[in-house]
Amino acid sequence: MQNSFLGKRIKACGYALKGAYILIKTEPPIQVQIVISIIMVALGFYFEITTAEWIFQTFAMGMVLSLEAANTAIEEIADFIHPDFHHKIGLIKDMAAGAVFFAAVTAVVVGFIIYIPYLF
Ligand SMILES: Nc1ncnc2c1ncn2[C@@H]1O[C@H](COP(=O)(O)OP(=O)(O)OP(=O)(O)O)[C@@H](O)[C@H]1O
Repeated sequence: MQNSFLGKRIKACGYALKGAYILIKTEPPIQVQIVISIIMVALGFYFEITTAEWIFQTFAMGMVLSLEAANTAIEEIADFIHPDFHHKIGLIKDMAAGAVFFAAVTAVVVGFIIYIPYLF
């Protein structure tokens, strides 16, 4: 079982859960995203948004959280392979942050499209 296909997949899920736990416990940007996600879920229940709107909102929240996590991992790799200042490390970190920015802007647009009709 330990080295079977299923055993390896279960182990991989364990490592992924450990990673998610570390991110939630130690990374302020992830904590902020989780608080925002909780607020968005509460708003979804408050305004009784449709199933389709729940799907888009859930995707938007998942996308931002996932990219924030990947950005954190990239920052960790960058600091590990080159702890000193280097313009290439700065460029790599800025690009990774840019990926989060794209996702965040998309999520904000999705949020406006969903909630503006409920507000006005
Ligand atoms: N080693 C480095 N060499 C060059 N520029 C760096 C270096 N480390 C950070 N920077 C610059 O500073 C910015 C912030 O980097 P930092 O690692 O502090 O990330 P952060 O956005 O503050 O994330 P966090 O708060 O999660 O640590 C980078 O986007 C980059 O422009």
